[in-house]
Amino acid sequence: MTSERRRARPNTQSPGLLFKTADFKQTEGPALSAPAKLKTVSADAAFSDPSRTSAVRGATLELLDVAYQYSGRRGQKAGLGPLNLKVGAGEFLTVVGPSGSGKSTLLSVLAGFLKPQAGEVRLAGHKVQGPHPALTLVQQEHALFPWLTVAGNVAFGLRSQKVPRDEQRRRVAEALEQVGLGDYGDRRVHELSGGQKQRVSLARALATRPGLLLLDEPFSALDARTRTEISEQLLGIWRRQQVTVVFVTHNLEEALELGQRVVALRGGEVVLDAQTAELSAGALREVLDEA
Ligand SMILES: Nc1ncnc2c1ncn2[C@@H]1O[C@H](COP(=O)(O)OP(=O)(O)OP(=O)(O)O)[C@@H](O)[C@H]1O
Repeated sequence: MTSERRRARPNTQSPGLLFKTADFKQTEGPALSAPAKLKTVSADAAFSDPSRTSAVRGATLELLDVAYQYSGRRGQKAGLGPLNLKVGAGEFLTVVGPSGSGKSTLLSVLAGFLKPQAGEVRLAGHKVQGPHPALTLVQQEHALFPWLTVAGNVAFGLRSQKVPRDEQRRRVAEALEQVGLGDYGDRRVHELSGGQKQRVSLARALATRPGLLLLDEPFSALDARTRTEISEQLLGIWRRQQVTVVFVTHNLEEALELGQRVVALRGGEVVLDAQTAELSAGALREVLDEA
């Protein structure tokens, strides 16, 4: 982590922090359902009405005593929690942990794709009942449509949300530019490298202007140089758009490099929650080994 990069981070403690949550629906993961029956509170009524989610300020994402368990074939249980976690507006949180520690489950619960058996997820104080337009999950498998061009893939979610054509074109161009693929709109997916596909996947998420970006090892297949390049682009996007990011990774150095705060999971439980500025990779490794 360079001191320059740390300095460049926005002050997320600022009470004046404003970011736009999605005007449009997400493109990753299962089809969206409207955030049905969300509690309507006048201060944040936009969250109860998916057509009015364009100006929600300071959306905090919280897990309150959340537990999610998969049922194993022999009756054994595995999953997540019970755990409590609060992700502040505009925060860049990284999540680490060994394989099977619950990282992907955590993201799926946060995204509303898995409904916890206990506790609840709250977005801006409102219970999340299912996938929400403000929450965009980018998973490891980037699942691009091979029959569409790069631009077509990025526009996919916008089309299904009936965003006007001109606005679609503008957003697609902007998102591709943001990930360094400004000239790739007309290309076919099969013409792209793995790293370029991951960028397209990120662009597809960015085009929806999410309030919260949930990233599940999005750069796992990349070589070190490309990973650094895309990480820099992601940090730039985070700084400019002040989107809240929850970023899952196996890579402890990456977790410390990118995040302001890191949460370590083991056996579905939080074993460490700390500011990255106060941690070394060695100390983080030690905590995970000991836990
Ligand atoms: N669909 C499923 N059915 C049953 N058990 C599951 C299922 N998905 C995950 N699990 C179990 O839940 C636990 C947490 O899995 P999860 O995928 O969240 O871990 P992870 O930390 O993301 O792992 P990895 O780093 O390998 O992706 C593991 O014990 C896993 O075997």
